[in-house]
Amino acid sequence: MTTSHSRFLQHVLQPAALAETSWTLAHGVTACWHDDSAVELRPATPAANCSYILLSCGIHGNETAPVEVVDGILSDIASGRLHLHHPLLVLFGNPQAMRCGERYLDYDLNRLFNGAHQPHAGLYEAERAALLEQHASRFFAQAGPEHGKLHYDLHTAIRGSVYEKFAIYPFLHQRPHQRSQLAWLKHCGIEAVLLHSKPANTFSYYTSQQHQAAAFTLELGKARPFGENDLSRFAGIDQALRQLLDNSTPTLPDYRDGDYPLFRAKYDLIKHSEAFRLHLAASVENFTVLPDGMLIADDGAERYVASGGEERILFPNPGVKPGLRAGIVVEPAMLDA
Ligand SMILES: O=C(O)CCC(=O)N[C@@H](CCC(=O)O)C(=O)O
Ligand SMILES: [Zn+2]
Repeated sequence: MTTSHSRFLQHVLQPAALAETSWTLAHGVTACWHDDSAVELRPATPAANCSYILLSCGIHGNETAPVEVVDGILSDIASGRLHLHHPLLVLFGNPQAMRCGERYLDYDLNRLFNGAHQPHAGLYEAERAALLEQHASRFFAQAGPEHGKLHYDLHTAIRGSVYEKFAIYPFLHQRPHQRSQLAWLKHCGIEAVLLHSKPANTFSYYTSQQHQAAAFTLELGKARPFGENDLSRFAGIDQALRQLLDNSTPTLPDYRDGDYPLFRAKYDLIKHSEAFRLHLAASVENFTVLPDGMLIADDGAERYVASGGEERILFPNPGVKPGLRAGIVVEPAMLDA
């Protein structure tokens, strides 16, 4: 299946000198390229209680479907088919990796936020993380206390998944989980949510922690190259984002326990060395249950063994760089009271 890219995505993939970096779209929406992969759109008259909405995609360059979804939204705002009511910042995370169809060039970008880029200065993704943090900071600094701050970081996963579409709620420290956001995720077609239990160097943790945004990583299906995505499988997120942007989201009842399953991150499988061995076949899907006593992975003397029979595996990947997470063991969870 092929899709045509709008002038926004064309510019990201093949940047050319722009006659002007700011211009006016349909309905008086103003658009501004902050750089070749960051575009900010503002309605002519944002509502007093508008939300500042950050959409990021292409943080991993081979996860192309969300890039095409966001590009379609930008295109329809530009033509006037979609009426924008909120300030919107779109960040195309890793344009070089998008051009190569790779997850990253030098280092996984989604391990370099929250200042973690500093020791890696000089690497392409370290420069990107620093820049993306700056864009997010400038955008959210414009929001007043009366405004919402939302960040949806759109991804697709390497493996298939028991729950095709799921979300990751960054660790909130003392802040409560928002049932209204969990309800909106259900409206997007999200089938399960992982509640992180510790800080991370991901983009969604950064905006959640540094800017108190309602921030999520959304895993929306399987990663495929440009031209191979079946965008009908992304209709749920597409429609929900469009409703969010044009203020037509129906009233949604708050998330109730049991609406969909929640999981808590129990521990990470860390690849300490090249001796790391994962004892799961490549066909094992995300959220597969791990039988009690099963050897999940080992790394020299360290052995990761499943316990209890209710644990599940998420993002198993022995190919990560040493020192990084090679999978997450999760377990069923309930929301805090
Ligand atoms: O499929 C995989 O193994 C990775 C998919 C992916 O990119 N997931 C994100 C999750 C980020 C988070 O924990 O919030 C990542 O690994 O960066
Ligand atoms: Zn990703």
